[in-house]
Amino acid sequence: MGTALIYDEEMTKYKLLWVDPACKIEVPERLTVSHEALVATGLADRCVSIPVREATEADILLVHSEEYLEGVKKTPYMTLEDLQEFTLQYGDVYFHPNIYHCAKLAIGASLQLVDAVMTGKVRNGMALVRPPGHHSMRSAASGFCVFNNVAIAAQYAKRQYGVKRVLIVDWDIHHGQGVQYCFEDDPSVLYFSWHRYEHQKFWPQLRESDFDSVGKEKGAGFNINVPWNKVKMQNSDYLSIFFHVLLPVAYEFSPDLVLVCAGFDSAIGDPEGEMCATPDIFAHLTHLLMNLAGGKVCAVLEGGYNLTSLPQSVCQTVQTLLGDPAPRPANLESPCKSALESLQCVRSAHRQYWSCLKHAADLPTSDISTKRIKLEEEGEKTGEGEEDKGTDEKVWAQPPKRVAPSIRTAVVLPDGVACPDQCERFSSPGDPDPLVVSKLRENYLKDGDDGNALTTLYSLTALADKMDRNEICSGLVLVRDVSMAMMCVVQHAATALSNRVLVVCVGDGKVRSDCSEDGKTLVVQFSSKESDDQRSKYYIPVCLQKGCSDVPGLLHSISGLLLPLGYEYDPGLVLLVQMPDSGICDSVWQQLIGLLQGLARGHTLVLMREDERTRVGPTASSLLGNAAPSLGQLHAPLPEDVKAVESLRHRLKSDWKLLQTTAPETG
Ligand SMILES: NCCCNCCCCCS
Ligand SMILES: [Zn+2]
Repeated sequence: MGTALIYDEEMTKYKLLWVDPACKIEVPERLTVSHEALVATGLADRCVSIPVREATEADILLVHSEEYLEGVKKTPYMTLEDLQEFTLQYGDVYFHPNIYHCAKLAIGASLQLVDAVMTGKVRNGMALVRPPGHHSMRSAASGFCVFNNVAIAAQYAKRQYGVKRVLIVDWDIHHGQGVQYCFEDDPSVLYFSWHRYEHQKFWPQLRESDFDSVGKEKGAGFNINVPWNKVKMQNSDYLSIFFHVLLPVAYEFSPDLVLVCAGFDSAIGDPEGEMCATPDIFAHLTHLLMNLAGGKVCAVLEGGYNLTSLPQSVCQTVQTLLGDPAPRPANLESPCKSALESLQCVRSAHRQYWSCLKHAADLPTSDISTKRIKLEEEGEKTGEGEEDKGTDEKVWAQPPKRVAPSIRTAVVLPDGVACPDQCERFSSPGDPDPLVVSKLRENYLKDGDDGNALTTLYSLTALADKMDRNEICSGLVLVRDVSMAMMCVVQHAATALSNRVLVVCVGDGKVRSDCSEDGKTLVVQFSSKESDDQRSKYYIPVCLQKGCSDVPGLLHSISGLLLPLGYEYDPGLVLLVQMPDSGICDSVWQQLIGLLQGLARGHTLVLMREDERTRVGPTASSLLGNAAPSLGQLHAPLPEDVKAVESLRHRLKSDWKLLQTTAPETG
């Protein structure tokens, strides 16, 4: 299934008609440069183009009041003075004779996207709209927003399609207070937002944007605010929040639909955000959401005011929705102290609502909430002034080209096993290289002349070479001896390949130690066996009480341990090994494959024992980029497993910075 793109140039036909420094950044060019970039890169042509429609009054009244709607309905007939008068009652927003029409199209675009995804016409999609929506409230416009596009889309999905649980991810750099107010007592909508806050100094300067606003009454726990109290946040700060807050909670919530308030003022160069995250980070943020809700992800444009990073970020998002591998998450640094403080505060505030956060640490001693300025005490509104920011123009590298290899998934299967649709059977090219053959024979083949095993091993190394050269994206190989084949690839990678290899081992089984000393290989093994082995920072055994059959435990350790490790290690190849009798169920196996494809430009090489024939189909489906089926609502991971992950993170965080979930102790 494809990716929808919804855009109509009519939404460029309104603009600021008077002088207002607070609103001058919200210009029609935001939409034109974004759409033009999608066309110029060829991405628009790869999408399913779906027309906008005009929202009905019933759609608007799903969220807004009659009196507010009545007021806005009059604006097309207002004089310039009346428009300015009407605007004065709201903050940081402007009206225009055509903005009501465009606001109805922005809602309509969002609803068309929900229709296309919920009816299965497409898998996911993006709506390029203006005016944005996430600041608008039931009876008020705010922050360039007239109607709350995404809030209306959520209510519409529930009413029209009986959707039970909606996850709204708001990665815009401003707090979508309008969305928070709309759903704060509603447990069927989980609203997640990070936003520039600076201890309430940054617009909209609301006390309720802080981490301790967790939702009300039945909605307690279903509102997650992550305040950024400093600017210049980087990719690693954003990813840490996904790994240690959003993903674990999202998997526990198990949404039927994911809506993204896709604002790109959180990207480098934006005058509002003043952050340093690069546009390619949105490829990863999008990818990490794409295995939720069976892949039903609807991204709706919110903010984004730098006309260079905005189109780049939009293209990164759409290219990932289309299924292209993400660029490598190169040289991630440690999250900064302020980000770790916020991370610790959010996890602490939500500890009582989410079992995956049960063992989260207490609030930091230097509790940042005491730094929250008391507006009335200090009497001044020290929000950032309207004067132009220092013109320290930011520069950043063009996002790397993301070329999808001509062959997406190659397979090496025993003769009796059919090649799955859209996969290509792979066999070693030409005659085996005698040198490699002798090495394989002496190292791996016990019983001398096992021709079959030799051919398979040779194909395996040849396949790894093709992936290394980006000629093939991913691979699946069935072998007789999984451990031996794993060692073979690791040895081959260590010598022949130019890249680090992340080995993910699912299930019990001996992994020889010599494969992870030099840093060329990082091995993470999930098993039921306690391993006191602390041999090196490059071998990480994760023990689960009930082994890999325990869905919540395995998922918790994937998002809280494996992903941070994998992103920090940034391998060129991921070797995913399913040991015999691992007990892992297909749906978690598919989630694991899906999530790991965010690494190594999607170069995931899967090894399974040759009798696992029933798993070939589901494995191939995930390697091809199809979304994993939803896991359904998860019960709590075992407390021992949650504690084990916490203690592993604590032990390893000096070596692996993305494992940190708390601010370093001051003192
Ligand atoms: N320096 C301009 C102040 C603008 N404040 C409102 C921002 C609304 C963003 C919507 S994503
Ligand atoms: Zn914004």
